[in-house]
Amino acid sequence: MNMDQLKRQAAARALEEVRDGMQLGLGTGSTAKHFVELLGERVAAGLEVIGVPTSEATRADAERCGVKLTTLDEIDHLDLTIDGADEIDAELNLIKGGGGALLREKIVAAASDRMIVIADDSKWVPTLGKFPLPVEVIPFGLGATRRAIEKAFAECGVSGQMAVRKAKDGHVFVTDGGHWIVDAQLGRIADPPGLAKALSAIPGVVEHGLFIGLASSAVLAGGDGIRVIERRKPKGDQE
Ligand SMILES: O=C(CO)[C@H](O)[C@H](O)COP(=O)(O)O
Repeated sequence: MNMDQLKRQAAARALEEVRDGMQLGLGTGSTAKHFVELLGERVAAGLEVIGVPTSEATRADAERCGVKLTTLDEIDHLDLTIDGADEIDAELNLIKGGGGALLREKIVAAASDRMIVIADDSKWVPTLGKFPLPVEVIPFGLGATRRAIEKAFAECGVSGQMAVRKAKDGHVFVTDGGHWIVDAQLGRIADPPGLAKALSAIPGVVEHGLFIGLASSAVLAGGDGIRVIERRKPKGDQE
């Protein structure tokens, strides 16, 4: 089975958790896209749900698949968010943002009672950090923000090259919110909650790709089948 088939399997397993009437957060990326497509098939067969997309790309996919959409201004909470991840550790801390949608993804995950992360099992890691950590920044004052980020890294015992993300056409990648992303090659993040806190305190940082205490469970599809890992601590508990 290839990686794309594994992603679709994880998406299909998460779909089993969806019930009639649910308000859903819809993630971004190739795995989340499988989920939206499979959800669309269930909607065509009569399932009643409404979704909040985490990116303009997911909005377009959901519309194409016939999934009804709303916003977090129109509803007051989400029952369940299903989203992919770039790395997942045993505490269900995540690195997200490979697709550049981390800001909306975090807003949606935080507004959701539960978040299920879906992935092929290559995303399961002993320690976060091999995948470059995305940090979404305001373009104004980028030099100062980068220096503050470097200082936060040093205080948290990590270091590595930083690069402003480029789109395929070579221009700076601009997020749905109009911001830029700095990708940091840290290799190993020993204390993800500590680093998350330090980055959140920097004025020019809009958001970062460390998702701490947000995922309720992870559905990992691999050659040996599907594994579901449940979070041991309640949502939002970062200790
Ligand atoms: O965080 C994300 C987008 O911002 C994605 O969920 C993450 O990059 C995983 O993507 P894929 O499912 O394509 O591997």
